[in-house]
Amino acid sequence: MTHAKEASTTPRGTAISIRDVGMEFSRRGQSVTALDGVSLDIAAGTFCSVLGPSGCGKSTLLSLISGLARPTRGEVRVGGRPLAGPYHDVGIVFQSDVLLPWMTILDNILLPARVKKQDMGAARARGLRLLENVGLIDFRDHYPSELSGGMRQRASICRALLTEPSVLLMDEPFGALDALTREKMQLDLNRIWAEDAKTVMFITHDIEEAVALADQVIVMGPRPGKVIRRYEIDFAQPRTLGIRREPRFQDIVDDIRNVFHSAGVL
Ligand SMILES: Nc1ncnc2c1ncn2[C@@H]1O[C@H](COP(=O)(O)OP(=O)(O)OP(=O)(O)O)[C@@H](O)[C@H]1O
Repeated sequence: MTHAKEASTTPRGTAISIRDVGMEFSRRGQSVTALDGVSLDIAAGTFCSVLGPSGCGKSTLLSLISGLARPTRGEVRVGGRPLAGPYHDVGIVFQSDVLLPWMTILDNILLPARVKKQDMGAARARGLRLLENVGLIDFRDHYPSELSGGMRQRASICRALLTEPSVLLMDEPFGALDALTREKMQLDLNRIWAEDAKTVMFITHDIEEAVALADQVIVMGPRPGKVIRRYEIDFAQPRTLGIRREPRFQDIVDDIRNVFHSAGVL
């Protein structure tokens, strides 16, 4: 069985499909091509990491999948339908937590349900379950300023998952965390994801993190961003710390590093 290959097929139903997407921004008479002919598929319930140099359009790609922005060319489909705008069935986690400082952790987590006018009893039960799951149950009545960066990011993940979205978009969620906290968060995220397999798109600059978590790694080249390599990572899910010690894990990491080197990124 191959463990890393340039894959050409998607084995399961496709949750996110991007076809020949281009994105151009115009500002003060100047135009910037952020994405140029990006195509990729993410199978339902799988975890996709996206790696690429700064400015190659990773966040732009994520905003297109969220429906918050429209591509200047090409098509983005989520759940089989072409996106025409923002939709509810998605959770988003950014690098800095966007918790409201005047609300307790639990109230912050319940916010999406309140906004969507959902049954607050059921939402509260789910919120408490999520907090329990990430070890924050004893902090439910604390305010964000009373928590560490890692704890706040954990709370942000709970908030993104509260309404049970089928798609979770994560833009460098662990980028601001120290190395140890980051490793713990990776394991936590992998465990939470494995419990009810959302379709995840996870942006990171960290090659090892990308490989450790994902079923598929997309490598983008320098701006204008396009996909320059795709890997299927078939280590069993959920992942353990041990896979990083496996030679074939390092082989994949080295291969990606070489791809960046050839593209002039490293
Ligand atoms: N709203 C905007 N208006 C004008 N240009 C933009 C806008 N958003 C992004 N860009 C440009 O598009 C390009 C891609 O930006 P983007 O933030 O998607 O890259 P990125 O890969 O996420 O970068 P990083 O890794 O540094 O976060 C950059 O040149 C950026 O300046």
